[in-house]
Amino acid sequence: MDLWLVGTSSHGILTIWRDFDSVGGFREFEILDQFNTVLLEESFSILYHTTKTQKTWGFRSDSLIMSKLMPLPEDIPFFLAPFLPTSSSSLTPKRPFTTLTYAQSLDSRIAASPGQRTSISHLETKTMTHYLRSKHDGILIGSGTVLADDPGLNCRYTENGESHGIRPIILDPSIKWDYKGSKLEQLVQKGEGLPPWIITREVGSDELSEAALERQEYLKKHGGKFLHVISQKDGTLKWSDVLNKLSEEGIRSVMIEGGAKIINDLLANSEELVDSVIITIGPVFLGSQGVQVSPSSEVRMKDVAWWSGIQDSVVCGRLS
Ligand SMILES: NC(=O)C1=CN([C@@H]2O[C@H](COP(=O)(O)OP(=O)(O)OC[C@H]3O[C@@H](n4cnc5c(N)ncnc54)[C@H](O)[C@@H]3O)[C@@H](O)[C@H]2O)C=CC1
Ligand SMILES: Nc1nc(O)c(N)c(N[C@@H]2O[C@H](COP(=O)(O)O)[C@@H](O)[C@H]2O)n1
Repeated sequence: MDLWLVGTSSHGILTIWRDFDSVGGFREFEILDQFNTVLLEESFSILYHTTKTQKTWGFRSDSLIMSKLMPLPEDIPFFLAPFLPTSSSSLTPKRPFTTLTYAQSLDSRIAASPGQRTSISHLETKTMTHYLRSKHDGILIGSGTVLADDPGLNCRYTENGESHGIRPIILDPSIKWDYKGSKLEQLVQKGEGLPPWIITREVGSDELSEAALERQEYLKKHGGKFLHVISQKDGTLKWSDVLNKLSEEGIRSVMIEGGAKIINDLLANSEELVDSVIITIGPVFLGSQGVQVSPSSEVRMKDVAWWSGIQDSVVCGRLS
């Protein structure tokens, strides 16, 4: 068992610490993650146990803590408006309106190391991300991200008390990710998220592992859906095919959040598939071990606009 100490600072920042010794005493701590939260009282501490096999940190489902958002800065909707889908732009028959959006460090890293969920955005820009989610039909990530982050992928931004259901879409050609026991499943069970769609290669069931078939069955039984796309010779899926499939399924706008492989591919070979790019930049250097966003060749943005907030800056643009 790993032992966890969870505490809050006076700024409403929830910090998760791990005790290296795992026998109590909390002699040495390592900050694992920080979340902006206003849900918790200022001074408290709880011990939390989790098994070593559970790769990500977590809370039991009955005490799942989601960070509460802060009020959206008043100028954000105006700033983002030119880069958001509109009712007329979202009905391109071949593909949805596509927004590429992620948070990066000053040295262009999106995680501190491969497979590590890393908080870069301030609560203010996290709130902006949920506002963005409220403007899209779907949110797409790769298998690397879902395995590393165990994300929620829901929309916690509400407008006039109305919540928005965004469809989580995971590009996972070999069905490596297990919905069972995930944070996403917990949110769906609580009525706070939609069951995910998984984009896979079109293969016969004899080509899938036993474990993959089980995961497929479980998700189908629990409201999820599998979208099959014919792969190229090298086994990868063409982005135009992926987006086309989403359009056929009624997704009129999608925000693609990452991870690095997906972002780098889309930046380098956008084939006019990306409508807007919205990048949050946090004032941190994550270092050379970090997961890097750097496309294989030069990419310039046009129609660029910048916004700066309490801690982060946001750059929006289109790909030239
Ligand atoms: N700071 C941020 O905003 C974000 C950070 N991240 C971080 O990024 C890291 C994960 O990045 P990566 O390892 O690069 O994983 P990834 O999320 O880009 O997934 C890569 C996987 O997606 C599938 N895939 C991608 N393109 C494909 C294609 N064209 N055809 C078929 N399959 C395809 C493959 O299974 C591939 O192995 C994590 O550490 C995560 O925390 C992820 C999203 C946002
Ligand atoms: N906007 C933003 N800021 C960060 O600092 C991040 N690490 C990410 N990561 C992305 O958000 C997903 C997690 O979403 P939930 O809060 O769990 O719904 C994660 O999977 C990345 O795609 N984004």
